[in-house]
Amino acid sequence: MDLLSPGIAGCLALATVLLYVRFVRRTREPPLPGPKGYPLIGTILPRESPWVKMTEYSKIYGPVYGLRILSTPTVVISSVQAAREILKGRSSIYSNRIPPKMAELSGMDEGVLFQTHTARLRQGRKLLASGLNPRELEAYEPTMNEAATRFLADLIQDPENFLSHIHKVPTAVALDIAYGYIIKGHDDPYVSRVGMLAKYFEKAAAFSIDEGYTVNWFPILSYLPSFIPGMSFKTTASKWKAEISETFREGLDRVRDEVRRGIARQSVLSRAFGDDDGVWSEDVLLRCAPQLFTGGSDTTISAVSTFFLAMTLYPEVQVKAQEEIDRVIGPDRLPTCADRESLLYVSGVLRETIRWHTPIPCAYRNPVKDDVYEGFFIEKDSTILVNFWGMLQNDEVYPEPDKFKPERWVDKSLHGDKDVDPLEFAFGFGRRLCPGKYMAQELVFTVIATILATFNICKAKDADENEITPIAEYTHGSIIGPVPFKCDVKPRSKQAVMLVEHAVNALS
Ligand code: HEM
Repeated sequence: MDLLSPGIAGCLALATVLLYVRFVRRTREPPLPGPKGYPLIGTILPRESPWVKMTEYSKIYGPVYGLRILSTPTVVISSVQAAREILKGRSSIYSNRIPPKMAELSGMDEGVLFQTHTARLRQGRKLLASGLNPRELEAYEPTMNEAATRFLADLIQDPENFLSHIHKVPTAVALDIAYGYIIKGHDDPYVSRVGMLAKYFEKAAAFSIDEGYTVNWFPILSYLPSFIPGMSFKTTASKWKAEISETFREGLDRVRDEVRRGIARQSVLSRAFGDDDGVWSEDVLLRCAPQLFTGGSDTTISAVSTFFLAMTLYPEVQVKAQEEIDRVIGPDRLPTCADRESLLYVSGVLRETIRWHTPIPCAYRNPVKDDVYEGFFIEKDSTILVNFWGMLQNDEVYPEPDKFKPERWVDKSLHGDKDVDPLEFAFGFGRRLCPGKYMAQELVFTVIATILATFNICKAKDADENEITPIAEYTHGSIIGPVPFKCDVKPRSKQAVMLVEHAVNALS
């Protein structure tokens, strides 16, 4: 002991106390119950649709349980009430989302989705809200109606490629809200570029073994030199980063120029440029406005594709929805989202579309400090998996959850019920709640209502005239969507075709 200087001895004593405090804190409260897993690797969740297994575990271990994936302590929340209590009630702890390494390397952590700096996140979300709040959205109703009408026209021209036409719908609306940019024709180059960026975001954020990057699971790989085999993700990340910056910059500079020349359409950015200097940082404008299309594209496409699948598999639902539209709206105009209140059954179709195969079955957060939940310990920086799939497929709340049944929503008192209505929680909780929640609902409603008014969707037939029944099979990324399937999309009548043509002519 006499060999230790008082300084070193002091440091050791302090370290011992700190370790003790941490140890005592960690062991005083037990870890959450959950599957034991294997030594070192922990619990192996299936590569495909892990949320199904997560939901099965929740029946054994409860709505909040713990497991370890490799060395990462993980908490799975599968009930709406617990998610609200933790993510909203303790939002100062649970509002952080550490970016996946690939997203960070590609510079995608500077927008909203993977933002870790509180002040920047607040500014970015404020910027998005300036175009996406229900009141602001009213100004974009004509844009949504126009995108839906153009989609109907595409379906008349080329019904077989219905899945690829869907892509243009959210992009057209998002570009108008963010930049006041109106898509030029079918092959607008800016649209294909932003479509590509949305794909990059989706790929960089994926944690699945098949679709994601290994570096997301082993961030340490990012420190290895680029010449080592298997490091090609670094080149991909640099390429994406450059492409993202260039496309975002082009959008921002275009609006700035239009504002200077006094020809800018109303948009999130044109309004921001009108605010006093210093209100918005240039970087927030550059990086956050595009989250309108990077966040809004694949999610909306997924929901509309699910609607097509549901109509193919549940023809009786389509008949009932069409009867309602014929009765309430009649044959002389297309429905709009202003009709939502009076189209109760169609609103049920929207709710079931979001519930049956929700576009984001699982999201994640990372607590910024240690916490205790119902007597169990939750470690700082652990991964919190928000199991939306489990919440929306809960058979105690939704009997026969795998069935598409808009009848669940005929009882209007359930609309807006915070524990039951999917529109109340499938868009997330607390400070990281989806900023596009209202736009998504209004746009998806407008699209499905106008399709139901003018088209019949039914099973396609093979060469021998046998009906092809698609399987409800989904992709496995962080945003899921139906695996491409065939269906027959036909106008309901000549009058329906004329109605669409008339609506298209009124646009141009
Ligand atoms: C049916 C369509 C949609 C669904 C189901 C959906 C769902 C979600 C969910 C579950 C989250 C995570 C929330 C959380 O962590 O609590 C989220 C985040 C987000 N969504 Fe959506 N979304 C949809 C459409 C949109 C649209 C149209 C936009 C933009 C116009 C958008 C932009 C975003 C952004 C930027 C975030 C990140 C927010 C943050 O981290 O603070 N989403 N969305």
